[in-house]
Amino acid sequence: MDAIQIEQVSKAFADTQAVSDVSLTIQAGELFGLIGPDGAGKTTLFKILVTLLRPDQGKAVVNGLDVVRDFRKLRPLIGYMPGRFSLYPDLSVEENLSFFATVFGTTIAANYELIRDIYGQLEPFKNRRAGALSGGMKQKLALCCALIHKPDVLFLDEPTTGVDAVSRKEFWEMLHRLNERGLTILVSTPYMDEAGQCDRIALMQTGRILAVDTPGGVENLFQKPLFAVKARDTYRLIQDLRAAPFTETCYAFGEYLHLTTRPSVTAGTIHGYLTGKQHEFVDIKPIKAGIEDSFMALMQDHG
Ligand SMILES: Nc1ncnc2c1ncn2[C@@H]1O[C@H](COP(=O)(O)OP(=O)(O)OP(=O)(O)O)[C@@H](O)[C@H]1O
Repeated sequence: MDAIQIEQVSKAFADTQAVSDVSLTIQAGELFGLIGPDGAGKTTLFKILVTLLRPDQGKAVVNGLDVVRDFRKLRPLIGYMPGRFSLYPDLSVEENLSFFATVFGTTIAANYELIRDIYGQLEPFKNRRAGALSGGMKQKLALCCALIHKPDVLFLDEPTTGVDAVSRKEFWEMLHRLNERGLTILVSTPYMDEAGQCDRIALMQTGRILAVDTPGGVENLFQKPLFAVKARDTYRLIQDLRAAPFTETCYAFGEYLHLTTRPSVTAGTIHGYLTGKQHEFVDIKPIKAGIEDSFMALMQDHG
């Protein structure tokens, strides 16, 4: 069964086309990631799906209900964690959760089972003002608030932005546990390393979907020779590689540069070229493309 069907949805703000002719289907039970840089249109698409914005064109159906026509029936069936924290900073942890439960006509006790794992970590601080929590704890509380009415579909807009690495890891573990219980989850992130946690991902840029596939499928879209290259003088290395006759693209990826070349170029060719330019400590290895490499290539193809 499809949990979310998006058909040719567009939305503009004055001259900015935030979402442009997006079509996408997400199956019930999927953990689906919407990956894209700031300004790609992720938040706008989320707001349309959670009935907070009307699309200019197209149609979206969540859990069998039209997001425009059936918004009242749909709202109790979905959970939404907006990008910026939706908590009331002057209310305590427990008061925030009770508030969200009451809005949906339920109680913390009625659905405690679903949030037990997550809320258990917050309970020692239940009387603390939400505004005084750490980023990771705010994020857990916001997730509890989005879950407290037991939704069928959960929308999480950049839930890990600005959260430390340990909390990010824990957060993804929580999402997997919720997903195993049958919850459909649509999560957006600007972090490519989180894409691999999802069943399928859509890559989004300037309002358009560039690709939809499993993380492995997205990696396999990259078909060109790819090398990781390092040398003592990185600044000169990037300049020389970008000027090389065999180079297609060259980007910095951590301590290495990722170099895409014309077909049939070997590590030996690159090495010869770089030693000819007096580079020292040259290290070149052919590598398999990651999601970020595929995304960069797709972004370049789409100008
Ligand atoms: N209410 C608005 N009024 C005017 N422009 C808007 C509005 N909301 C979004 N935009 C513009 O639409 C585009 C898409 O924004 P959106 O917030 O959907 O992207 P995003 O992928 O969620 O990125 P971010 O992480 O920066 O929020 C951006 O160019 C943004 O400036």
